[in-house]
Amino acid sequence: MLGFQLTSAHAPVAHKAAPAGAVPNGVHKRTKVRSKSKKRDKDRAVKFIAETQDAMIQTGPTYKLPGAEKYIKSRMDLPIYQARVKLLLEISKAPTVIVVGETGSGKTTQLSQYIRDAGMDKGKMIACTQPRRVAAVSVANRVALETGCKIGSKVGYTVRFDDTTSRDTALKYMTDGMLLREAISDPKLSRYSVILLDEAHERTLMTDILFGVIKGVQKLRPELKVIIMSATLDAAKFSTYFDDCPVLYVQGRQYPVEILYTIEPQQDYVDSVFVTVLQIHQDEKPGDILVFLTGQEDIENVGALLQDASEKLDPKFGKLVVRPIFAALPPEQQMKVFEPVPKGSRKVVLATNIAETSITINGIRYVVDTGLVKAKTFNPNLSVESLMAQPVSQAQARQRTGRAGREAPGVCYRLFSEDLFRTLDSTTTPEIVRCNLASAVLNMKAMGVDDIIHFDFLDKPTTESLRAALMLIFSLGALDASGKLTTLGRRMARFPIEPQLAKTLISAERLGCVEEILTIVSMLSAPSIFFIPFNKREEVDLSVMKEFASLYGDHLTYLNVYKAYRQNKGNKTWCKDHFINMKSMKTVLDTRGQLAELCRKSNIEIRSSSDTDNIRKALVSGFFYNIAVLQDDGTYHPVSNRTEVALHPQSVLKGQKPKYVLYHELVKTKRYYLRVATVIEPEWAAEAAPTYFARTIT
Ligand SMILES: Nc1ncnc2c1ncn2[C@@H]1O[C@H](COP(=O)(O)OP(=O)(O)OP(=O)(O)O)[C@@H](O)[C@H]1O
Repeated sequence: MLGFQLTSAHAPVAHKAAPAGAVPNGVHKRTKVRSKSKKRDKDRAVKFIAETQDAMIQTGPTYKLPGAEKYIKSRMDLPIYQARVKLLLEISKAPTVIVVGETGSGKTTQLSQYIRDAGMDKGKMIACTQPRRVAAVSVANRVALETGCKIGSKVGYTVRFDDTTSRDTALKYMTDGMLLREAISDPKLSRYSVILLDEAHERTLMTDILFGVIKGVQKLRPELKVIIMSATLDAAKFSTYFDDCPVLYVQGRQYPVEILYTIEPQQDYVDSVFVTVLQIHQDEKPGDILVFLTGQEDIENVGALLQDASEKLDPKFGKLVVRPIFAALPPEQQMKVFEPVPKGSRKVVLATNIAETSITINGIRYVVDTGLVKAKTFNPNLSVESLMAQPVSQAQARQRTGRAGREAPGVCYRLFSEDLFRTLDSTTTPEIVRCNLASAVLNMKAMGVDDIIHFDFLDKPTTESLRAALMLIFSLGALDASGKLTTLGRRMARFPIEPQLAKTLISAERLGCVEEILTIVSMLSAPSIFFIPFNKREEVDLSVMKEFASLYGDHLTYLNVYKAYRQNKGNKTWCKDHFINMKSMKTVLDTRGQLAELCRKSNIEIRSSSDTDNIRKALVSGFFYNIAVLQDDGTYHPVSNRTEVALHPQSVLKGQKPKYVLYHELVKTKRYYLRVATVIEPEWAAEAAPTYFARTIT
């Protein structure tokens, strides 16, 4: 059989190497912590750790656990190991420190262990936050292995709707959002002695709010240690914000990563990815490939192309095994990227920026970076969120490069030119200045932050977006006229879901339909319910229309899907035949169980009603902001603004075009779409929010 040939439509992608030192650290060095890793030192240190206790680091407790020994050597090979004593000394001297170290140097997995082994945890928990759940879970698993314990005992993780920690847990990896939620019930974060805020450069909304909240907690508890970590942050800016705290640099990376740029700009990045992956597969040494793309659609496209090409390849090259990872993929499927593939084949992980920071995927030697990311932006005036592809920042590109070189030397193929790299923003625009802040503002109010406008933000959000968030939660009844949290607002903040969903759930009690709303809310919170193979989109649409569609719209269609799933006891064949994603449904069941538990704790009576009016009225009580009216020209206008919008192509209402619809969200892709829509009566809106509609509908 002939080897795969690149056709003229698939011209080879030419790359050139970056000159040495092309990726500078870019930050001013204040405290240098040098690392060396010499075999002699290592052997001596292994002996030393096994037999004695370091005066600074009482390494005994974790290193001696059965199973932990086999990781001792690899842990000691990490650049951070040589720096540990100096780091701990500096940390012991200052309430807050910033640790900057190359990707893969060992910050996330090691520093929390050193702190614990040195007894600096003082019997309380150590938290290490991550912006993404996949990172929190995978890093906790790794640290559990290194310390020879089961996940959930000494080491655990807490992410939304999944908490593996126990009374024994001393090292807790968690998403930034979960630590923020804990601050609502425990404003002094009194269970923790040390908090590590990892990947601070990502500037997620939750991490940014944590910065201010934790600064506030340190005023009440000066003994609380805070460590800000990243490979690529603007250290000077962070240091100034944290009262001129010291910046510690861990030098060195374990393995080199060669960076290659394309000579020419690439017109079609999907094609360039396809060609580059095949070039690597046919020309380079064994090793898995990690590709950064913008979203599910790209990933499915490239995945299908590569699968197809793999079938046609000369068998001497071995198969390509494609593993996707993106946010809407259920967590268990995301975790498949970490699994090994059959011997002789090569794994190609197709990822969004979800795999950009913190994680180590075994076997990755090559990174292919399109230089693009889909980023959310929120327009507070239109209340519309858009998700558009845009160039990454230099910091993001470096993080992507850093996913290689973790277990062996690597190569990063940047599908853009070096000149273009130089024009990229050096850091990522913080989410707080481009996102919907409603949930964050409600949480901050629940934490007792009354004056949101004057909160100590690292970067201040715009006044319009703060005002829009405050207006929304005020209209929902969560704030009183003086801006204080009401009893309803306090109840809403107990639920880790958007304020509109929380209000819907609480209103459902009065309407006797909490069972149904619990289901709908859980379905809306889960990643895509339908597993839609690339070439079967139309077929799925038809099957959904026929079997589950409700005349009232998408929310009630979701309810029908859930009921049918339960009736069929989640049967595998039934799910497959109906394109239902089993893993997503499992997530729905878990989420539903946890929300039901929170309802019980909040004394919300869980009753069932078959009255679809009541279910839709409950939705209106939370989503009256999201109502759109059909216009004579066949388009819709949301009542909160006059933008021209359309029902989403996947809505069951798209052929029906009812006069008034409520929608879950307004998204902008190629145009403005109403996603997840339901038919409503206009008088319900006026009943649910008389003040708002007295002003809005004229
Ligand atoms: N799951 C894993 N399997 C194999 N090796 C791992 C795993 N997790 C971590 N490592 C090893 O530990 C090293 C340090 O990882 P760690 O996440 O602590 O680094 P880091 O400095 O926090 O990196 P980053 O800035 O990229 O988050 C990796 O480079 C890798 O060699």
